[in-house]
Amino acid sequence: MQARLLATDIACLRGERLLFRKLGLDLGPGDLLQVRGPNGIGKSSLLRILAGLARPFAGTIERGGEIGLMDGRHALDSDRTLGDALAFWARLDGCADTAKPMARLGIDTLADIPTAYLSTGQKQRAVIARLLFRARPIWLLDEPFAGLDSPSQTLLAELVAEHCGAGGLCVFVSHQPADLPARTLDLADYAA
Ligand SMILES: Nc1ncnc2c1ncn2[C@@H]1O[C@H](COP(=O)(O)OP(=O)(O)OP(=O)(O)O)[C@@H](O)[C@H]1O
Repeated sequence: MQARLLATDIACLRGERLLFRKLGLDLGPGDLLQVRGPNGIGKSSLLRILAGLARPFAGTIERGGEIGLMDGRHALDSDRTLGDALAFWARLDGCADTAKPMARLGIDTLADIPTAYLSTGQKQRAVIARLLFRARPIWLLDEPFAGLDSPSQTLLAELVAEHCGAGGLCVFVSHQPADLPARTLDLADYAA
């Protein structure tokens, strides 16, 4: 996996407000970056810009590799069972076998449960399982540890370490310290 994410002189405007400016990133295979900063500083906005879902007010982004985005929107069809909802994603992702990722996340026993009945942490684990459906070099994770119990947090940290060990890169937003050897970017340093 050859991951690359290059952001140059990024500025972010939300509504009428310039949130941050002159932000640069140069990440490659194995790089792991935690984005921190107070509520409302623009962390989620930065991830959406890096993902290509929002346009920067200024600056450029170059991406080498497909993006795996986890942004708190579960997008699990509430009319389906978890197994069916994940099978739908698997078809989109070209993943032939969902059993292994589901077992890794401990959600294989929940396949027959309607997604509407799942707990917050169970839904979160389903979203993480989807990250494993397809090798996507660039992981962008917004508060990925939120709502997870302690063993699931440990597992997620392992998955991120494996991803980076395999040549992927990961940018994650988290208020809490993560048990990962991540560099830190404090968005307050770029506040406009
Ligand atoms: N589409 C939008 N239009 C206008 N303003 C927006 C939009 N989306 C976000 N904002 C504003 O931009 C600011 C930054 O929001 P963002 O969600 O990026 O912050 P954050 O650092 O991730 O916050 P938190 O720690 O609370 O999750 C907030 O003031 C928010 O209200």
